[in-house]
Amino acid sequence: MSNLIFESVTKVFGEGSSKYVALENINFKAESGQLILVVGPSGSGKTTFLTIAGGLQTPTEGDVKINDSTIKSLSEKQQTKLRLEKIGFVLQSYNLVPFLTVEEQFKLVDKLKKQNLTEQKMHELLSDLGLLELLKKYPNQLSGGQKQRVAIARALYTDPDYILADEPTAALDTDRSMKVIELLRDLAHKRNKIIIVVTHDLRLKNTADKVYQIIDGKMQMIN
Ligand SMILES: Nc1ncnc2c1ncn2[C@@H]1O[C@H](COP(=O)(O)OP(=O)(O)OP(=O)(O)O)[C@@H](O)[C@H]1O
Repeated sequence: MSNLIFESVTKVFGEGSSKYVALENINFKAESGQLILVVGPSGSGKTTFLTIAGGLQTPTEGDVKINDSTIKSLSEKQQTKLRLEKIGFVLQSYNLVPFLTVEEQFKLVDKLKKQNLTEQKMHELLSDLGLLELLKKYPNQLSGGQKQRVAIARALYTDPDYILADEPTAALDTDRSMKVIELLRDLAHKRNKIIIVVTHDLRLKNTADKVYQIIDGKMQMIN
């Protein structure tokens, strides 16, 4: 059973007159098997929340715990290992390498990380995501929804416990958005992952196990 906990997390950028409180006293908890949505308007602090959850930024005050250990108490090396092995990021820009085929995108991850899915599990995942017939294609031959599914598959390739997704449906129409979010929900439920999706897309609200809202850096559970 994995968990991710924010305890009174505040994030401040800048100092003096340019001081900006991006997150204020955030308390949050996610557990395995949950799809959690974090909604809020542009500039409310969603990306800041996600990057702190993934250990890419540190809080100014408060603690973030992953499986009950405080991220900041880990060494630099342990933090890097945690990010590489336990966390999969899905970014809005897909981050696909343009000159590599879908299949080669995974091989690139192979070079960077050690612990990967078995071939059989990978085949299952690609089949679930409808990607088997796209393995030889390049990113510019894929639709937005297909690119998003490749980015999700790549994030899952190392079998992380946590998937952190930033606006994964931003470029998609309602139908495709629903498919991507249902897929993430299935992954959370069937593979027992913690999946956190930040979005301004309120169409997705009813699909999640829990919904939090951030407004002006303040977070509350709304569903
Ligand atoms: N490195 C930084 N330095 C200074 N201010 C920052 C920094 N990163 C974010 N901010 C500010 O913090 C606020 C929250 O930004 P954040 O990117 O988390 O919002 P968001 O909800 O993800 O917005 P969007 O939906 O537009 O991506 C914004 O006002 C932003 O300008």
